[in-house]
Amino acid sequence: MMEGDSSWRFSLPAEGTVLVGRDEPADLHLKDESVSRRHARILVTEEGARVVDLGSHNGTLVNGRPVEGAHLLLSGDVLSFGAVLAVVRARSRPVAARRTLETERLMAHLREEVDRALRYSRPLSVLVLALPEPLTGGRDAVEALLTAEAGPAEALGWLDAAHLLCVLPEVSGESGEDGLGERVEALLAAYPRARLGTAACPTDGCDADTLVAVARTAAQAAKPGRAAAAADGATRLDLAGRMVLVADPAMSQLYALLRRLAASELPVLVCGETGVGKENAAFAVHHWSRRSAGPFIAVNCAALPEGLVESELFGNEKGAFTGATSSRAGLLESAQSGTVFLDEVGELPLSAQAKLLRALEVRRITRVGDTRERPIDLRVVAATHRDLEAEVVAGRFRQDLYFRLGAATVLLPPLRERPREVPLLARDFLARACQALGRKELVLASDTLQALSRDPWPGNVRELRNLMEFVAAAVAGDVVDPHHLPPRMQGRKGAAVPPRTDPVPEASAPDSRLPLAQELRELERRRMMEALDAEDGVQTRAAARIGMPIRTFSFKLKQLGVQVRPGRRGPTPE
Ligand SMILES: Nc1ncnc2c1ncn2[C@@H]1O[C@H](COP(=O)(O)OP(=O)(O)OP(=O)(O)O)[C@@H](O)[C@H]1O
Repeated sequence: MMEGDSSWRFSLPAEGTVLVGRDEPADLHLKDESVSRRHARILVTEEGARVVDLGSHNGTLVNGRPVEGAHLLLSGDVLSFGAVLAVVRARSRPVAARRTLETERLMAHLREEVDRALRYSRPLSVLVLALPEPLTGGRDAVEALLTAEAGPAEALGWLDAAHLLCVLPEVSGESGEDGLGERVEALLAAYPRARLGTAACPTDGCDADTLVAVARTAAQAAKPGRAAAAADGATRLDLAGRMVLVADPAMSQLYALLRRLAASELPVLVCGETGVGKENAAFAVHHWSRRSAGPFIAVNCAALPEGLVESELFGNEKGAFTGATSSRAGLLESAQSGTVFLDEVGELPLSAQAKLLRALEVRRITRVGDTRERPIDLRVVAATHRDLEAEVVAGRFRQDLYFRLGAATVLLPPLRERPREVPLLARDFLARACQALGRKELVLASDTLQALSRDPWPGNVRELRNLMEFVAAAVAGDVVDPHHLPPRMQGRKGAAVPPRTDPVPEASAPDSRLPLAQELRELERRRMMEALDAEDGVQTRAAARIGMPIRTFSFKLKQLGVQVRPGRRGPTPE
C-alpha cells in the first residue's frame, strides 16, 4: 500500500470481504482525503480476489483503468483508491490463486508448460495483448485470428476483458523469431492500438504468475501498436554511479514514492529485511533531493562502538573522556548540508535516542564535553530490519523518535516477493563480476535460473550478489550449473537427483565425473558444435543433422553463449 508519504503491507484474508475506505470501521482503513468513506470492496473467494468500486468519488482503478463490476485481481496489478496505490501480490510462489474457470484453466496449462520447458530445457514464451478498451463482445474475432495459425500446444485465453494471454511453447522470445513475429503482426493488424508484451521462460521468470505479470508490465510499457519484451520493463537507475535495477511493479511504485519524498525535507524511514536494498533507497532520496551536492553519510548504528555512540554521532571536545585527545566533529556535523543515513537505527541505545531526538527537533547538536550548541542542516533517512512499532511497545525504542523518523515510512519487499528481479539481478551481478575479473561472461543454465528463482533468499539481494561474485570466481567453464550453487539451492526441482553414473562415451573429464545433467549438456553442446562445423555454420542444416528443432537449436546456442563465427558460409539462413 502506498498512501501519502508512506508504504506498508496489508494482507488479504484467505476468504471473505474487505471494506476499503476512510470510515473508521473499514477493514482497509485509509486516511487520504481522496478516498471515499466507503470506497471499494475486495471479495476474496476460492476463485481469487475481486475488487468492486462502491460509487466512490475519485474511483477505483486497476492498472490505470476504472473498474467495472467485480474486477478479478492478478499478481502485479496496480490498484488505485483515489490517490492511494496498492500493488497486488500473490501470497506465495508458485501461486495457486484460483481464477475464473477460463483463466484458471489457461494458467494451469501455462504452469504445465513452464514445468515442461524447465525440465527439458525447451524454449517457452508468453505474449500478453492489452486492448485500449475492455472488449464487451467480439472476443471470438481475436481468438479466431490466433487459433487459425496456432500450433497444437499453443493456448490462449482472456485474463480479463482487456488482456489476452497466448502461451507459445518452443518460442524463445527473440524479436523477429518465427511464431512470435507472426502473432505480433497478426494481432497488431487486427488491433492497431493494442499494446503487446512478451516474456520468456526462464530468462524472465520461472513460474507462470511471474511470466504473466512481467508480460503484462511490458505491454503496459509499450507504445500503442507496438510490442515490448519483458527486459524493456526493467529500469536501471544510475544514482551517481550506484546501479539500481527496478523491475518489480511494487519496487517501481516505491522508487516513484522515494523520488516524490526526495523533493520534500521529510525524514524517511526505510524498513525491510537485511540486504533488500535499504541503503540504495536511502541514497536515492539523497540523490534526488536538493541536497545531492552535499555529503551522504552512512552510519551503521549497530556497529558504533559501545560507550562511544554519542561521541561518534555528536562529536566531542578535547578531554571529554579518556582517549579524547582532540576536539572532533561527529557524524551528524559531517553530514552538514547533506543527508545522514542512520542504518539499523533500532540498535541505538536509549540515551543516544534521546539526544538524537533533541538534535533533530532543535536542529542543533552539542558535542560531548561541550556546552555550546552548533547548528546542523541535514536530512535524516533511517533504516531498520526490526519492527520499530514492536520495539516501541517493548520499551526499547522511544515513541517520539519513532514518530519523528517515521513521518514517511517505506517498506521494501524481500527478494522472494520480487520474482521478476531475481534472474535480472543475477545476470547483472554475474556480468559485472565477470567483467571485474576480466573473464568472458558466464551463462546461467536454465535449471540454475530455476533454482535461483525458487530460493527464499534469506540474505536478499546482498546474498544474490555475493553468490554471483563467488561463481564468477569459482566456475571454470562457460556455464553456471546448479551444482555450482550452495547445497541448499540444489535438487529442488522435484526431479530425481542425478545418480552418479558412468560418463557418457563422449563426455569430457572422465576422471572428475560431473553431475549427469551437466555431462548431458556438454555432450549436447559438443554435438551441436560438430554439426555446425559439418554444415559450415548453417544452423537449419546443423539442427536437422542432429534431429533437433531449429528453434530449440538456436535458443540453445544463445543460451550457451555460442556465436556462429563470421566467415562461415551462410551463418544464419533462417
Ligand atoms: N535493486 C538493486 N539493484 C542492484 N543492486 C542492488 C539492488 N538492491 C540491492 N542491491 C545491492 O545489494 C547489496 C545490499 O543492498 P543494501 O546495502 O542497500 O541493503 P540493506 O537493506 O541496506 O542491507 P542491511 O540491512 O544489511 O543494511 C548492495 O551491494 C546493493 O548495491
